[in-house]
Amino acid sequence: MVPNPAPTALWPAPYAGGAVDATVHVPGSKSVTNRALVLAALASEPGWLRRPLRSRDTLLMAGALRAMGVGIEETVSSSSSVAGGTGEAWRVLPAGLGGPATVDVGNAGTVMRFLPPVAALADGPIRFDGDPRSYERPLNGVIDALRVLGARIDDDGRGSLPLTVHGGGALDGGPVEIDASSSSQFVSALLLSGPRFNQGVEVRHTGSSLPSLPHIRMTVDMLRAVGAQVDSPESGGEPNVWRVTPGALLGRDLTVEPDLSNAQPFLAAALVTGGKVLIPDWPARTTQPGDRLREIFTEMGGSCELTDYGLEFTGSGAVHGIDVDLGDVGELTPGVAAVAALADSPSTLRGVAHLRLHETDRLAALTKEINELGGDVTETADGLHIRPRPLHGGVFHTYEDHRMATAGAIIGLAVEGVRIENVATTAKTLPDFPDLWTGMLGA
Ligand SMILES: O=C(O)C1=C[C@@H](OP(=O)(O)O)[C@@H](O)[C@H](O)C1
Ligand SMILES: C=C(OP(=O)(O)O)C(=O)O
Repeated sequence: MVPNPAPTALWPAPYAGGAVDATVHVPGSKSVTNRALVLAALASEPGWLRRPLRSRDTLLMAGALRAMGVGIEETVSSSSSVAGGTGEAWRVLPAGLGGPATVDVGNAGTVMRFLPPVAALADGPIRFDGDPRSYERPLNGVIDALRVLGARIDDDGRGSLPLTVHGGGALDGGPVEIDASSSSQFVSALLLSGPRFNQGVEVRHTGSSLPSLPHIRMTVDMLRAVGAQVDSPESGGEPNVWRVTPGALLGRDLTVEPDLSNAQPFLAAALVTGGKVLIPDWPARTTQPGDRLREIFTEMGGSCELTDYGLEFTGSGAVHGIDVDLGDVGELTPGVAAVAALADSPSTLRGVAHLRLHETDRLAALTKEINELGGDVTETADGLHIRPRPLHGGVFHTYEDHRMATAGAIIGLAVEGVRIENVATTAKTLPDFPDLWTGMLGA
């Protein structure tokens, strides 16, 4: 079990009082770590993950794979002669997948969506359960598709958790149509296990829109890196269609990139205080949506320089509003909204209706919490209008959403007396957040 940390006392968000100047080492990417774990578990030989993210979502993923029979050995290396350098490394030893087993998904979208297809390949029943919020998050695209591809699944008919996948040791696979407008993770889930389906998989998205395309590109890139053959719209294929050929996957030695979405609050700190923050190891090329921050936060008033060492982001002292479609990079919305609430002009954030079904209803939560501090935010059909007003201190509720906690911390840098309820919820993807934040401020 990887517990959802119990709410703690109110955390006084540090007020900056001046320009920050810091180097922040951001831990590994959640999205890369959890894809790498799944691909390594499905490979035909052992593999390594170096600098994996150790957080609630990734420990839930590792625990679930172990429950199905996969070996995951956690090692810490102090020798820089080891490839990938010093730090933590996980060795993944694939094995025949089997049940009975129970998987706790917590509130991790990656675990609840990526693992039912893996369970369909296991021999025996795999039961999936999670936090109360996980029952409300959409899973119908994965459940319906797996049934079309040959899986037997018992659920309560609502298209969500809890459920049991009765794995038969193999899955036919083949073509399937899904509506992934509520989550790109439906597509990623089917592609990740696709090489192990007897006929591979052809996923055709039929919905009106598709969020988080960079995350689907991440899936395709990582599949190719372990030897899978994938046709995608970007590689000249049909729009909205992905094809994965059946075949064995290689065990690789992968060093996980820093989580660029978790770098967001630190870059925001440079922006809102007119300071400077350096994030070492920012990749020169990446599919992570957080890379869009270079452009978004530059438009909002900062400037950045990407060097061999990392990304240096500098605030100018001015923070501007922005009109931006965040559909591709929805997980950046809470942090952009927090900065927008401190800007010198209004903002419109668009293309993120699906955030209503994330960790919490993020559009409602951001509106309520910023307005409780004196802000002027309204929800639109697909996003937020934010008209900056002088804010005052108060309690910022997080709704068990890690990105609400970090959004509140950004506001707290510029507004005295902000207290974050349950900052421990950042453990979902960044357990070190409070320490990294106070460290950045030199406290
Ligand atoms: O595949 C992934 O790793 C993710 C995809 C996105 O999900 P949605 O498409 O459901 O927004 C993103 O918001 C989430 O944080 C991580
Ligand atoms: C939406 C998010 O997470 P999940 O993987 O649970 O969907 C997120 O991290 O912002």
